[in-house]
Amino acid sequence: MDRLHLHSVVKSFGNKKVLQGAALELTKGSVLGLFGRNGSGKSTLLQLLYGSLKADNISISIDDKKILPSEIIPKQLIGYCPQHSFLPKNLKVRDVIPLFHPSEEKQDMVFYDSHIATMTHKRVGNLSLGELKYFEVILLGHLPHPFLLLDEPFSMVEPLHKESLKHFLNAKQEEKGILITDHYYHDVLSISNENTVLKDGMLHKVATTADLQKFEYLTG
Ligand SMILES: Nc1ncnc2c1ncn2[C@@H]1O[C@H](COP(=O)(O)OP(=O)(O)OP(=O)(O)O)[C@@H](O)[C@H]1O
Repeated sequence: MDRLHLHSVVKSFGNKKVLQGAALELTKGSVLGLFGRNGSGKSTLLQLLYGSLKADNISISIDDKKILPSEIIPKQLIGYCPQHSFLPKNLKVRDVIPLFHPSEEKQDMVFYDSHIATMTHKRVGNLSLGELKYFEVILLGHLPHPFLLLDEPFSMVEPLHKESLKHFLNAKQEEKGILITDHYYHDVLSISNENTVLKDGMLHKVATTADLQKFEYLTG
């Protein structure tokens, strides 16, 4: 599965129109940076695409085959790392890994990641916010989904671990299409090869920081 096409995304909360026909393409081998101001609808868009939130209207196809949002999770088409933690707080890191990865080979890849190896004895609830985010991204990144959505993967992650995450995502893009949204825009731009900005409910392709200024995400 190489190419995901999302279009005609419409979503309102009450009278507030958040998405008004947004469209994007996510392709294997690429990292797509998604930008937009606070409240512009980025997290909403990811939840609609993942199928955990119901859209007013949405059209998804993978390799030109139409997909229903309700098929995304059961068919394991998309991995999604939400903004807020989703792991059970009372379990130790070493006990969470096998829940996500039945194969010993994959378990070892996560377990022996140099940063995760130092936290395997800790309970999830006792991890720092940066440790937790790092663990979640590596844990989900090793799953076999052909597409991966990351909502603020760099949030609270210290610079050394952030560089490791970027190397990891660069390597993973060979086998996946990866979408990243994060206000650490320098970090996103350093690994993305395509970028888009969400403004007034629509997505607009951007290439440079000047474009991000044009769409009023950055000041000029
Ligand atoms: N369940 C909900 N009920 C009502 N309004 C909601 C709900 N979820 C989101 N919204 C509203 O939709 C808008 C978009 O929210 P969203 O979280 O998608 O923005 P965002 O671009 O991810 O913002 P940020 O950069 O701050 O994370 C906001 O105005 C938010 O208040």
